[in-house]
Amino acid sequence: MTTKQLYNQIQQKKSFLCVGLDVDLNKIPQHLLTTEDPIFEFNKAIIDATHDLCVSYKPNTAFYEAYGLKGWQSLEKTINYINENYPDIFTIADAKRGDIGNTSTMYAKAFLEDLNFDSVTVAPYMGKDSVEPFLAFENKHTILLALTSNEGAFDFQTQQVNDKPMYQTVLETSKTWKKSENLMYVVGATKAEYFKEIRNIVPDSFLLVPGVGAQGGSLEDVCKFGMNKQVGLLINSSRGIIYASNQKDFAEAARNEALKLQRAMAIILEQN
Ligand SMILES: O=c1ccn([C@@H]2O[C@H](COP(=O)(O)O)[C@@H](O)[C@H]2O)c(=O)[nH]1
Repeated sequence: MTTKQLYNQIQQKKSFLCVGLDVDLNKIPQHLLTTEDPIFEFNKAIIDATHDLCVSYKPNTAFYEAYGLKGWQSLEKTINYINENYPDIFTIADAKRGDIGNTSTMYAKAFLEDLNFDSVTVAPYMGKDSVEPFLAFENKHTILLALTSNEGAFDFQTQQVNDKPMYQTVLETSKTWKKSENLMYVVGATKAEYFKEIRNIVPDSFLLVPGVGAQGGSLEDVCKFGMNKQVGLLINSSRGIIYASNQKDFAEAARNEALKLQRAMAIILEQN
């Protein structure tokens, strides 16, 4: 998917919401546990209930890898279900990969070719040759961790290296890499005060913004400094949407939470 197609979808749906599919078997409704594939049944119901309110789905692969082969099969069924039924939706494999070049090529193939996600999250720590193999895939996107939503972001990412915070070096240096037009960046909603500076460095890039909802980030604060002419934001909420209820009404409850965010986004889009 191109970023233009993503922007068209944002305009049509008046939404830049990304729903996180982080499925924990201890948190999903009991009645699903007797089905053959509880993770997929849960995802399918959430997707069917929210697809018109969001522009993106983001399964975090940890929640699938934790269940071994069955978990990986549930991930595969989930991405196939989205691609077959809602092909306009931008899909993100939140896998946070990155390794020496030939290994990164295999990671990229797994997520962008075999599973056919539109994008994958990648850690920048190993540098250019660890990221460029992901960037080589046509019409696919590499979402580089820039400034993450967690407290540990202050351990390295904001530390001064050569007179500037390391996350700024990540943004600036990554722009010089081959096929850097396929880059997007992760910036946490809990770091709203940094968005102005980040937009000075990457004015046109899409930013994936986790941390609204369960982590307490503010949609309004992020949008104030983070939006660009093409909106340029994908705001993720996972637990705040998918675990709104653990009863039979879970999909309806998830829809209601997604609707609250979509309505707030529609107002912000009208004002900009
Ligand atoms: O900086 C980051 C990068 C990734 N994440 C991931 O996003 C979701 C957030 O889930 P919530 O339940 O809405 O808090 C989850 O998959 C994280 O691993 C992040 O939170 N921060």
